[in-house]
Amino acid sequence: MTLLLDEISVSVDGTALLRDLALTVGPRQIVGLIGPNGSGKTTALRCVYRALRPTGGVVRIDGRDLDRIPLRESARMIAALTQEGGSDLDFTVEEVVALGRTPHLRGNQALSAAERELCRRAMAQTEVSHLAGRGVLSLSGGERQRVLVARALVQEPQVLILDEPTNHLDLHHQLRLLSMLKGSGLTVLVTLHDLNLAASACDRLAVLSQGGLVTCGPPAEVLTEALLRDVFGVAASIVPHPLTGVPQVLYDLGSTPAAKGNPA
Ligand SMILES: Nc1ncnc2c1ncn2[C@@H]1O[C@H](COP(=O)(O)OP(=O)(O)OP(=O)(O)O)[C@@H](O)[C@H]1O
Repeated sequence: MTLLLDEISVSVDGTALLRDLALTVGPRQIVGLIGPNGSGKTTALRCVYRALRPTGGVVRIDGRDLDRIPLRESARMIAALTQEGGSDLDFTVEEVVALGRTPHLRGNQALSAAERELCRRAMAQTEVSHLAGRGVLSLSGGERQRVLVARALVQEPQVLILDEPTNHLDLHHQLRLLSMLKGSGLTVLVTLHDLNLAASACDRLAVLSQGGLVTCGPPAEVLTEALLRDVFGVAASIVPHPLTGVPQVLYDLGSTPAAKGNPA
């Protein structure tokens, strides 16, 4: 499935949060949205998972205007792991994961045996099986995040939207999640702050700054010392990973300007 952000813009009260963002994520591709805080990454994702309607441009799924696709149908195609995801209700882990099947069910229809098996597999994949009977409100941040990943997986989407999915995850689970995404065969649009993970996981990186697209391309072309300096205000060295050749960013705290007022 191809996801196209066709020159989308978002304005709120006359302020442009996103300007003419054009981005394509092809079938089985992972595109990483990177950029400083407030650059518009979440705003762009919200337009895709329909929490926000762009004020200009169109989001297309396989050429179809997302706005014209019935909500129930788009909910079967697109799963989102959001920053505001989760519930304030103390459902069990098992129940939260099962909620991922909602767009596929009619009324109060119970899950089939195959769907229950799907839930079990997703919980095993995200290593939360041992938490199945626990209330989600009692979980740690990382455990809760993994439950929400399992919920997104049981939705069996073709497009997966993830907003900083590695938040709260320890290193093992960060790498496990990103390698699972790489092998998923899904169309994936993901925001990440960790540029080294983004370079390792993504086919292309799209860099946002102040609501506009700065550049988009393979990590080796996008991640340059000039870009880190100009967009992120960071002095860093880029070196190829010794095994994979993927660009990796090495930071030097001494070369990065300290915030005004900090004793430098
Ligand atoms: N409803 C709103 N009204 C006004 N401003 C908003 C609204 N929603 C978002 N913004 C602003 O739009 C800008 C982009 O926000 P967004 O959440 O998309 O940034 P982001 O790139 O995801 O940032 P972060 O890396 O901090 O998560 C921010 O300056 C934010 O304060």
